[in-house]
Amino acid sequence: MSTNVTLQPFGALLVLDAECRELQAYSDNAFSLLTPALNPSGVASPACLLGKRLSQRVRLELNGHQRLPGPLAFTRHCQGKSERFQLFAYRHAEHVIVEVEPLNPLGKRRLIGTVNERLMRLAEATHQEDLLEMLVNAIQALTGHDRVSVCHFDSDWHGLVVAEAMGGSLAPLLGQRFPASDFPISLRRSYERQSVRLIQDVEAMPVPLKEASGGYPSADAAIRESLLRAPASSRQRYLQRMGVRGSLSIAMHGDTGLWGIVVCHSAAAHPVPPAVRDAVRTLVHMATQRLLLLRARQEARYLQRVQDSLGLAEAMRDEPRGPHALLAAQAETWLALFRAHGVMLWLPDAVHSVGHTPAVGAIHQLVERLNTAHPHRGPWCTREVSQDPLTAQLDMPQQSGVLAIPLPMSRHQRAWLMFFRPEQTETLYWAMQPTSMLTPTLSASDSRSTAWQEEVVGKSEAWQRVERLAAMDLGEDLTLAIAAYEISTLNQHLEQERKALADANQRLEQLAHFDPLTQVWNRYRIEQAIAAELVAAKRYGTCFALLLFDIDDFKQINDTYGHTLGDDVLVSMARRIEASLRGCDHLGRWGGEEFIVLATHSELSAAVGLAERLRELVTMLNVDGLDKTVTISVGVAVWQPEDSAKTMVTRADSAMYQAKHGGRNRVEVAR
Ligand SMILES: Nc1nc2c(ncn2[C@@H]2O[C@H](COP(=O)(O)OP(=O)(O)OP(=O)(O)O)[C@@H](O)[C@H]2O)c(=O)[nH]1
Repeated sequence: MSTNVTLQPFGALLVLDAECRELQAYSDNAFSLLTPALNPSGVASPACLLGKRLSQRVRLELNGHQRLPGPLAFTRHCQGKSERFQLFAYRHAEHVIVEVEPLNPLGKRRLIGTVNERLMRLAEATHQEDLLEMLVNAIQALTGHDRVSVCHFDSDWHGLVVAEAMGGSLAPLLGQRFPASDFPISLRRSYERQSVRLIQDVEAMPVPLKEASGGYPSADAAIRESLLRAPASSRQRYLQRMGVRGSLSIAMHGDTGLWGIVVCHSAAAHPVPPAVRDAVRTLVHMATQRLLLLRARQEARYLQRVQDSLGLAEAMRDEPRGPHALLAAQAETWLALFRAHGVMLWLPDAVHSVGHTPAVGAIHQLVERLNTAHPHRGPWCTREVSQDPLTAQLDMPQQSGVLAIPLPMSRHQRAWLMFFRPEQTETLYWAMQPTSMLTPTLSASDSRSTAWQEEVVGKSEAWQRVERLAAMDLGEDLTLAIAAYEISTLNQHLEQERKALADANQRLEQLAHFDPLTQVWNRYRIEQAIAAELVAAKRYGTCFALLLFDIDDFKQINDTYGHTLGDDVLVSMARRIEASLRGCDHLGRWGGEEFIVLATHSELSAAVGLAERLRELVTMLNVDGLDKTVTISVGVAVWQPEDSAKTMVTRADSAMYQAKHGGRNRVEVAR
């Protein structure tokens, strides 16, 4: 009894039980291919189709394994002729699937040599374009298909033909696109299970799968991975529509999924011997590895360039620059690296931008929306500002693409680095009509006369994964740089404040202890000194004296020469007296034109001597604009054990008044 499953006729397929003892189903051509002499209606066992020894070997080699380690070759002798076959077996659920293909006499040794040479060349390729070019040429030389193309998928699963080798009558496809609908998910999944799909002849009559006596209910699933499965009728029609009869395709698996497919097409039926097919698979596998390596290197170089562009981690520590200066210095490099026409640094308290950027109002709105809708640390981007829900309502003329990177400034605040790209109108050539196309135009004059042409507007160039990664790196460095700058600014402020505080303290000290006019000690300070001296005198009996003096007829000086000159007299006198004192004696202004000299370690005679010396000194004062002699009257009080500051000053004051009454310009000693 036949199942609904059909197979391609270029080989035979057997379905065995898990023990490989029982034949459950077989392709209708299995008997004619393997045992032309045997009547299929006879006993149906693996041994009668494969021979006892071979079926035993399959059973032994598959024992405990999912699939055979490699194909088994064997020879069949029939009616005086001998024919070579290749067998491959693998498990599926409770069954074992055996695929048998005839081996044509192609010199395997020559093939290995050719393949090795091509492999070496692929391994040396340094550019993606060269690599793919070598790959399609190598495959075309091996299989002889009319057209060998590499179709690369974009992020929307549209395919673009990026390399091609032509050898026959089919039309070239290089540069054309295939819509994502041509690669439905089921098709992509099947490439994940089985990376090679061979259709030797689309027109070939498919061979039915027949149930053996035991019956076999789940044939569909079992042959899903089989090389021999017949193409679905939709696939058949698709290939026919492209004028293709023979097809071989091999998946190129990238690190994040299907990178692309190598597609070999021929206008006529095109058998591909198993050895050639395996060689092609090896070449594609090798080229894919090389491709990934080249791309990884390219991405690493790009990331390094972005890192270098900032390179400020170190520089920053020596000479931190503010966000504005940073952007001004780096913008040109960044715009080139990110192929953008505007860059903006949005900080909570300022916005810095270079190039074509939206108005600040629109950016504030965008930042607000991003902060709500995009709380993660990763970058956010769009290449279609007018269509993206976050930007559609914002006034952002000149922009089609935005890449925004959050910069964590603190736990609750983020800054944003944003790059802007303009619209990039692009003409896409579709090999098949894409379902997304709104206004297809069939361009008859074009050499790709069968291609559908689509004008893409309103979109910017796409933001590549590596660009988004690089932007993240940049964002991290920038966050560091801004933080370093803020810290250095804060330190500067702190230093300035510390200095201002020290100055203020010094001023305060000056005000608290010094007379602002004469710069000698003020009354408060001299009182402190007298008090300290009294303590010392009481404790150690060290004698000291107070000399209280007052300028004679000072009112007259003021009245005659004016207050300013009066001030000059006070200042000159104070300086002169202070300069003449011992280091341990102190001069202070007691009030108005009265001064006190605190003479430490002084007995009466020394104190009187000092008073006389000062009195004389004052008479020698020369003050500009004053044409009379300045004199002072001095009252001297020498410490007595019962003295307080008050009594000493009072006594000195009395003595001074005595001197005034005695005719001025004299020294009197207090009793
Ligand atoms: N220019 C100036 N004058 C001052 C200052 N402090 C006090 N005076 C003046 O000093 C004068 C003191 O005058 P009086 O107390 O009458 O004493 P006198 O004129 O010096 O006379 P005798 O002390 O009796 O010799 C007053 O006119 C005050 O205004 C000051 O800082 N600058």
